[in-house]
Amino acid sequence: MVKLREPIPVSEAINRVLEHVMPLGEEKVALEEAYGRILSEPIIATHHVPPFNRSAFDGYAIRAQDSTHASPQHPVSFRVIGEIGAGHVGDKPIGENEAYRIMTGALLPDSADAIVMFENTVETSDGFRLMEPLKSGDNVSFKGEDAKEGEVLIEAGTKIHPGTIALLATFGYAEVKVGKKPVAGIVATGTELLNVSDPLEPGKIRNSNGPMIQAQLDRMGIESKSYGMMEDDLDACVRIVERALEETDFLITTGGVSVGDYDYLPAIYERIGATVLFDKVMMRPGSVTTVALLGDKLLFGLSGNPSACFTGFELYARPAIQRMMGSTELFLPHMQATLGEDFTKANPFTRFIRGVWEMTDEGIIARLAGFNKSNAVSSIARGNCFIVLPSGSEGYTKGCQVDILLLGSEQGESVWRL
Ligand SMILES: Nc1nc2c(c(=O)[nH]1)N[C@H]1C(S)=C(S)[C@@H](COP(=O)(O)OP(=O)(O)OC[C@H]3O[C@@H](n4cnc5c(N)ncnc54)[C@H](O)[C@@H]3O)O[C@H]1N2
Ligand code: MOO
Ligand SMILES: [Mg+2]
Repeated sequence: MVKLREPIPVSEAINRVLEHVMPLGEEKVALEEAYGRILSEPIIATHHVPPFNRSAFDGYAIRAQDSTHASPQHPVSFRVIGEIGAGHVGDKPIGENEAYRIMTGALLPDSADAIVMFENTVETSDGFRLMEPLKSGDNVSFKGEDAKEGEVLIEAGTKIHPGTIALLATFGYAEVKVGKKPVAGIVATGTELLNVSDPLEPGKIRNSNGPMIQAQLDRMGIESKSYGMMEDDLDACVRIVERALEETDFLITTGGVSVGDYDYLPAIYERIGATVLFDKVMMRPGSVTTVALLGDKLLFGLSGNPSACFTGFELYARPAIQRMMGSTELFLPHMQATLGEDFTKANPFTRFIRGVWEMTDEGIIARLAGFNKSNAVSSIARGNCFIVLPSGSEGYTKGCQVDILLLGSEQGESVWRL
């Protein structure tokens, strides 16, 4: 007789996982290695940005007060006393109706307080004429206008992206303190599995979950070790799982978590003495997703069905990995969309449907990404989001407002629409 499993809500399952996850600590990496890592200290401005008043345009630095009476009828003449390229410093203060030629980014010379663009002047033998008045500060990029010394600009726990790299470089961080990254172990289970390069045989399929999980980890910047594919043989499976746990920080398996004769994961957890945190979740696909704990190492027992496997990773492994790395942003970003088609299947459990969202004239529309059963692989490839349909409904109709969880950032648009 199969033991009945007690399903728990998704939010509770996530909490049960996160209760057992701690950040792995911090390390220093070179700035060039920091992309994609999690900051473990805030970025605090060590100086004003910009660090000095500078010209925002190529033109002339003047005293605005000298231009007060300039007009097309009564242009005011200025005499140029020198030139300042970016990186250079003007050595004399400018006097009445004097100007420096100055380039974008160059330090403003003493007593200059405005820049006039070349285009707004008429050249003369010793300088230029100006046809309109300037105000003090015109076309100047002010010291500290972007960031003030001492300001906290980015909090610890934030993922480093190219903009963050620019900021770190601005403040001279040749090295950055970031969260340590875990190493993941991956094991695909199933006697039916073939390697990617094997020809198909009756009753067999290629292992798509293993490479998919590796890519899901890659997308998060996480290194993984693959322990290949295990035949459904309990002793052999136990040995591989024990070895993988010794060599990695957490383990992801796929397949073998349900109640079939060869679904050995429950027996493996028992043999190695792991505590099962849950083995049934009120979600579709992936209701049999199981997470267990041995010491401080998590074992994510993802379903063998590809859509369920993919979903289990994003819902449970992802936030745990984010926390291990010290991130404070554990979950997939979400937003609201209008359901673009009916989904009339009853919803005993919350559904995470592989969907495609796009911005249209009617707002954000989310449609199904195609064949949407738990065993689907095609819709994972086409989807760019999960459409979340909470349980307890007889289905959802086109036009409903739904939550969607956004996946990755690989997708783009084929046409510029703005
Ligand atoms: N009597 C019951 N049977 C099943 C239940 C249940 O509650 N009672 N749950 C069903 C649901 S829902 C799911 S989901 C699956 C979960 O199965 P397992 O996690 O035990 O996975 P397997 O049985 O090993 O495989 C399921 C399916 O996925 C294919 N698979 C497995 N590994 C891979 C891989 N690496 N790449 C691609 N495809 C893979 C496998 O061949 C099977 O077709 O159980 C239901 N049954
Ligand atoms: O766990 Mo299964 O994927 O619910 O369909
Ligand atoms: Mg099974």
